[in-house]
Amino acid sequence: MIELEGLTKRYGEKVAVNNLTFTVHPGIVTGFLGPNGAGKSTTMRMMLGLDNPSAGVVRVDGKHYSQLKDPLTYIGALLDAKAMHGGRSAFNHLLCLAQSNGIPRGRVDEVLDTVGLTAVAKKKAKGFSLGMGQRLGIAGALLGDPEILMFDEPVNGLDPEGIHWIRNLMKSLAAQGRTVFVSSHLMSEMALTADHLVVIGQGRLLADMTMSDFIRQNSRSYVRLRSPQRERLLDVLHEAGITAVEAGNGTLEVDGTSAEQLGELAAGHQLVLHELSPQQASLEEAFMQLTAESVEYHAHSDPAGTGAPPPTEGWGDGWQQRKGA
Ligand SMILES: Nc1ncnc2c1ncn2[C@@H]1O[C@H](COP(=O)(O)OP(=O)(O)OP(=O)(O)O)[C@@H](O)[C@H]1O
Repeated sequence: MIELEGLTKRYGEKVAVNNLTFTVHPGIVTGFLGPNGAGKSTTMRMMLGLDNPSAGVVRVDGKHYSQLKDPLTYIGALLDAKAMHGGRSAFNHLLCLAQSNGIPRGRVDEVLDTVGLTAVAKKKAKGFSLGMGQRLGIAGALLGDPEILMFDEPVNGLDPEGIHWIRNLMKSLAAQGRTVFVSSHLMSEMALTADHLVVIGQGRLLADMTMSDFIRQNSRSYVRLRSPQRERLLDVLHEAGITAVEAGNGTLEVDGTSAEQLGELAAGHQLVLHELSPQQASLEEAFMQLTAESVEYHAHSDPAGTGAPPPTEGWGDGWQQRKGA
């Protein structure tokens, strides 16, 4: 497992990582989320001993990274797919890593095959597309057959087949009992991959919980109802002390009562329902709800520079400032 205790990183006045304490457990995929500049990459770099903490500690299997003998056999990481010698072939890049970590040469062919780069193994990495570079970085992470794997934005640049492949790869690594820690801005992808989430904002821990608890705690869930006998349904709900909100197109939304209870209530009054569907917010909605306060970088939503007022809510402060308000 990976343990962080009071991990802090300051760059001058800027506190990039602020007193983070959490544990990444084996056997599951843990997603690491946060808005731009939240401190995810800085945290991952400290986990790998690439940056020194200003305070606090990180332990990988109970040890500091620098105390690990042949570290690639303990923890494999993809941090930056471009961080490789472009003049080397994929095979030679992996061979150098293997030789400096006591890993047998045969393992290079194995991981090239796993990531689907065997056919281009002799080609120079500088000619690789972003997606091929990601695959090569993932091959490097897998090289030492480590129990702990860490991926920073692994699906960046991958095509749909590649995204599907990495999702299954991470799940299967976790199913083998390994510790898998992955950051991504693609919420829909994270929702399909991660079992547990660690969320940070402005360097601080905002959440450390299961995916389902995270969505439940940070979003509204409700039941949507539609009936050709809408007025009678409203009366029945009212009599039962249940508040329904009209949601347009003849649909009603009910908070705090399960679909089962509503279905039985309707059946008990012989009411026809055309829809009875529990609605749960997406991970993206829950993430935006939780991190709204800690988003540092807001886009201006007036790219044409027309000065037109914002059409919807949710603008940052920038528009008002530009208007001189
Ligand atoms: N070497 C550095 N010197 C000064 N400030 C830095 C340095 N590295 C990171 N920072 C600052 O620390 C903060 C956290 O950056 P970091 O790259 O860790 O965030 P992140 O969550 O990975 O962001 P993103 O999602 O955009 O990749 C940012 O404000 C960044 O500008």
